[in-house]
Amino acid sequence: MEERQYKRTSDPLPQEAFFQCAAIVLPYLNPTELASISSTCKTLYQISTLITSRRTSDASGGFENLPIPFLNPIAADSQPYSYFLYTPTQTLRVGLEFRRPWGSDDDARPRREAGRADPFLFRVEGASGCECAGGCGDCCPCLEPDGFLLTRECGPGCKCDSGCGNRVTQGGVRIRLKMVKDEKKGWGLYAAEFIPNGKFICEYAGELLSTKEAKQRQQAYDKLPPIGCLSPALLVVKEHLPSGNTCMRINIDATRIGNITRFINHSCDGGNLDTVIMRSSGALLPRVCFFASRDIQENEELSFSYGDVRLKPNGQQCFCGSSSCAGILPSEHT
Ligand SMILES: C[S@@+](CC[C@H](N)C(=O)[O-])C[C@H]1O[C@@H](n2cnc3c(N)ncnc32)[C@H](O)[C@@H]1O
Repeated sequence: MEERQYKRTSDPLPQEAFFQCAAIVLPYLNPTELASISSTCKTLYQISTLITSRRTSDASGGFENLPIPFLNPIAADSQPYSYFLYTPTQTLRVGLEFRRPWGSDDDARPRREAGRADPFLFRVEGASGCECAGGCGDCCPCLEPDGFLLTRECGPGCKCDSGCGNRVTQGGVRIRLKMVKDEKKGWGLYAAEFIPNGKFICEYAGELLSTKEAKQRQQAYDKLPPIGCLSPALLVVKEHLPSGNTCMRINIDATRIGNITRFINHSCDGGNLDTVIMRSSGALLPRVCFFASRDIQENEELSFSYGDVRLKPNGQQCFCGSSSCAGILPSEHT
């Protein structure tokens, strides 16, 4: 028995086993690591190339209903942006060293088949929503439009199920989108089909932070070089009372874990998206969702206003190209 064990460990690894191990390990690497390992031998180069092409074909890595490809008209051989982990829903703080494979041959299909993750992080125990039988119609008490926009949906406290028509923001991306790289703004999210006014685009998913943590992170992000590996995507949404005082603040950081909305660039004219604070019956926390604020043509870039430039006058240069461009990007500094 001892002799057989000795023989096994001293055997050279067959090439097949090496190939299999590399295919398991390499999807955990970021583009810089992948590029450096791919230069060491032909086999690793081939596996890295395959992983990169799978990543390029779907920025969501199989977490959304439809693939969202990376297209780079500037450099055809460039790497997709993969310095973040994909989450289709809100999540709590993640550790710095948290890694997940992306680009292996079997990650996308099982994720789609596994179904949609629960969009609600916390529920209100005992909360009751609607009791509509046979689907929610116009009389559903959860429907509470704020002008043209819906700001309330059915939720975990309701009797209706996930097929209810008053849960449009809970099923993930249902329109064709793509990621396109711009020389000055970096990656951006684009419509890959016509999107009518009012259509739900996607939830802003990422780490939910306390205001103290958000301020600390924003200070750290402000020190990053404008063109570096990591592009910051910390969104702060505030709700105001009629008096103008802030009554609620949501901090969502999609820098290290987020979804495709982390790629939406800023436009000084407000862009073509509405940011909606969506509440659901029985859900403790609201979610931030994007809707088309007008008809959006195929190949048009999706954008919204990051905020008021007066908050931070020495921000990064803005290249939104709108007639009302203030010349600098807004950045939260309070
Ligand atoms: C939330 S990320 C958006 C995605 C980013 N373009 C990327 O490649 O990852 C925010 C960053 O995008 C860039 N950006 C967004 N809007 C821009 C604009 N109008 N002009 C210049 N850069 C912009 C800035 O570098 C900003 O820090």
